[in-house]
Amino acid sequence: MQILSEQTCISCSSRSKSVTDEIITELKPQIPEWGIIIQDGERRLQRTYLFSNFQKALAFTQLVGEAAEIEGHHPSLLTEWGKVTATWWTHAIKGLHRNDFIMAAKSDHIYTKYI
Ligand SMILES: C[C@H](O)[C@H](O)[C@H]1CNC2=NC(N)=NC(=O)C2=N1
Repeated sequence: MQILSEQTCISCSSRSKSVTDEIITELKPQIPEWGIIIQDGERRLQRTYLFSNFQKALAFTQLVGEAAEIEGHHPSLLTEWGKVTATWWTHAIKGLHRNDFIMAAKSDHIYTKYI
């Protein structure tokens, strides 16, 4: 099995392919806490992470932001007291690409390892 959190994103354009339902079924077990939501008519991955205070939520936000800059793939991050809601999707295709699953897995890795 290829470990998603160890993979890197590829650059996307409007011609990039969305993940198929079959691929989603294959990848989803590696990011079990993530839901697939529909927002603005697009499929997106979303998870809320919990923390014991605002400072830890902010530190997590910063680390996920740094990972996003490294990969050139960027999330929506809503930082609140005790929680961060992360949403990943691919703007270029208005939906889900394999990159989003990779970044969701990297976000989970940051949460378990560094916070
Ligand atoms: C030019 C640059 O690579 C693109 O605009 C990138 C930046 N970050 C991105 N992030 C996300 N989530 N989706 C994109 O399509 C995207 N495109």
